[in-house]
Formats: sequence, structure tokens, C-alpha cells
Amino acid sequence: MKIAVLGAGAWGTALAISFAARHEVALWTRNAADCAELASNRTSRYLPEGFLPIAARVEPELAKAVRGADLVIVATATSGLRETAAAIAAINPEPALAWACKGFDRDTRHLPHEIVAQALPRATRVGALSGPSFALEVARAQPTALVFASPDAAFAQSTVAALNTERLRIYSSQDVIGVELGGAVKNVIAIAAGISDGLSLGRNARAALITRGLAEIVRLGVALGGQSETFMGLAGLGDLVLTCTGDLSRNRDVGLRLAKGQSLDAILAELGHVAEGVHSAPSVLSLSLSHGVEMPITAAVHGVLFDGRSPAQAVAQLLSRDPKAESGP
Ligand SMILES: NC(=O)c1ccc[n+]([C@@H]2O[C@H](COP(=O)([O-])OP(=O)(O)OC[C@H]3O[C@@H](n4cnc5c(N)ncnc54)[C@H](O)[C@@H]3O)[C@@H](O)[C@H]2O)c1
Ligand SMILES: O=P(O)(O)OC[C@H](O)CO
Repeated sequence: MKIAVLGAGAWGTALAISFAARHEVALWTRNAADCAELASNRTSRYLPEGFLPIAARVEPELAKAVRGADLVIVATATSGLRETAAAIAAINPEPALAWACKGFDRDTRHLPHEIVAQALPRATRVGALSGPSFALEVARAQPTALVFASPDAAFAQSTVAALNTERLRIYSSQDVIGVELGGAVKNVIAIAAGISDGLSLGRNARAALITRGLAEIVRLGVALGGQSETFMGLAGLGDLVLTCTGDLSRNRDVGLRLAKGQSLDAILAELGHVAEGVHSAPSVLSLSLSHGVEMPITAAVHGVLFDGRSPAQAVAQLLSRDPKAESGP
């Protein structure tokens, strides 16, 4: 199969490395310097320990990567999805398409499948690839499980069959909203977990945040049309646990640094990668308000990121909430 991977950040590069074991891969990035570095060194600043096999082609022209591809995978930051999907539409309006970004459109609050439907209205073989997966571990071929969700069950199954390897195990789903929502909101909760660990609040506190964070994900996800069981799976609980506990997480790192007193601007300037939770927090909060869903952890993270609240104040606010039934709204 010919696969075009668009976006050569950490995740796009790791996916290209993995897919190159079975397929003809073209890896595109908009940045000419990144392209040249990857083509000559087979590695890049985004994933310094990853090594792109010689068989994988680094392609500086989007049209050449997309034309003739059996499957196009967009692995840019979510902020690049609309622009990239529009560029694909000009080359092939009906591609078989997967996206691997986790977040919301910052202006419209739309999930990735809505962005894709707007940019590529004729494309029906489409879906979201998500799940607990640090790029570095995938690049090292350490065992990883993902989920691919498409409304087209046959497309989901054929894509899974094509991409699945012994080291990258992929499950199929038809719950696109649930898979996308789980992957987007866990990043916000991971910032909270980083803040908690940065303040040395302990493992009990972290477990509480993960569990109550999952409750927030389920409440919002179901309100938006996702299936509750999806949130107990790889794109929900699985990714939430990984991102809240794994030190490779950029979102968790943002929280750790906020707790140490660094400003958000300084953190983002140093990170060198996208931390989607920072950009998703306003969308998640706004959706929670418009759907009448209580999301106190999300509100606390938003307060620290954008409303001048200190991490200690946010913790105090969460801990002073009235007791309530565990399974209540
Ligand atoms: N890194 C991981 O471990 C990992 C794992 C699973 C999913 N993801 C998700 O994949 C997405 C990308 O993450 P990453 O780690 O590769 O980020 P990164 O910061 O390492 O790289 C981001 C990439 O997006 C590209 N990009 C940004 N805006 C663009 C635009 N407008 N047009 C074209 N390209 C654009 C950049 O050039 C860069 O190549 C995120 O949504 C992330 O949540 C990341
Ligand atoms: O490094 P993060 O926090 O963006 O997380 C990366 C992946 O989404 C983990 O599944």
C-alpha cells in the first residue's frame, strides 16, 4: 500500500517509521528545513532518537505525497488540520483519510471529523487514529495499542488490517466522536496531573484526578454523542492514564512546569512541541458550559492557564467543593 503521512513532527515521524515496515511511505512536512534534515540525517529535532528507514521517502511537495496514495494520514498539530485537509481536497477530493491529531479547532470548537467534513465533503472513507502512544516508544517499536474509528466499518477494518503490526496493535471502532473526544480532553486532565505532581500532592491525589477526570470526559463525551464504553477503552482511560502518569507527555510537562512557577508563555517557548491541552482547554470549558456539563478539573486548569489563578489556588478551589455522590452528574 502507498501511504502518505502529512506532518513530520514527533508523531508523524514515528508513524512513518512504523508503517515503513510494511508499506511504501511518503512523509511530508511543510517546513523545508525539517524536510532536508530528515532526508539527509533520517532523524529530526522533533524525534531525535527516531530513525526513518531509507525505504521511507521524505517528500517536500504535498501534491506528490498525496497523489496516488492509497491512504493519507494527517499527523500535524490539530491547528494544521483544516489547512492540510483543504490542500488535500485540491489534489484529491475523495481520499481515504485518517487523522492522528488530538484536539479541537480553536475558533469553531469543532472536533477533527467536523473539520474534515467541511474541507473534504466528498470523502467518506475517513477516520480518527488515537490511543495511548508516546511517539518515542512507537519509533522504538515498543508494543503499543491504538484504535481507529470510522463511520464506515468496512474502511475501519481494512485500515486496521493494513496498519496493524506485531508491535502496533490497532483496534477498530465506529465511535468517532468518542475516540476524538477522549483523546482531546485527556490532554487537559494531564495538565492537572502535572500540576498536582509538581506540587508534590502525592499519588492519591493523582489517582483522584485521573478518576474524576475520566468522569468529566464521560459526561461531556456522552453529551456530545460519544458512547460511554469508548471512554473505558484505549482512547479514553488508556490514553488518560498514559498521559497523566508518563514523563514523556508534553501536557503533563506543562503542568509540572506551571507548578514550579514558570509562566505559560515561557513554557510554550521552551517546549519545542505542541501541547494540545493548552489549546483544547478553552474549547472543552466552552462546550461544558454550553452543554450544561460540570467539569471542575477542566475549569481549574483553564483558570491556571488563562485567568491568572495560581496552581495552589486552583487546588484549593477543587478541594473545597461540596461532597457529592460519586456517580452523580
Ligand atoms: N507525540 C506523540 O507522542 C503523539 C502521539 C499521539 C498523538 N499525537 C498527536 O499528534 C499531533 C501532532 O503531535 P506531534 O507530537 O507530532 O507534534 P509536534 O509539535 O512534534 O509536531 C507538530 C507538527 O505539526 C506541523 N504543523 C503545525 N501546524 C501546521 C500547519 N498549519 N500545516 C502543516 N503542518 C503543521 C508542524 O510543522 C510539525 O511537523 C498532536 O495533535 C498530538 O496530540 C502526538
Ligand atoms: O505528549 P502528549 O501529552 O501530547 O501526549 C502524547 C500522546 O497523545 C499520548 O498518547
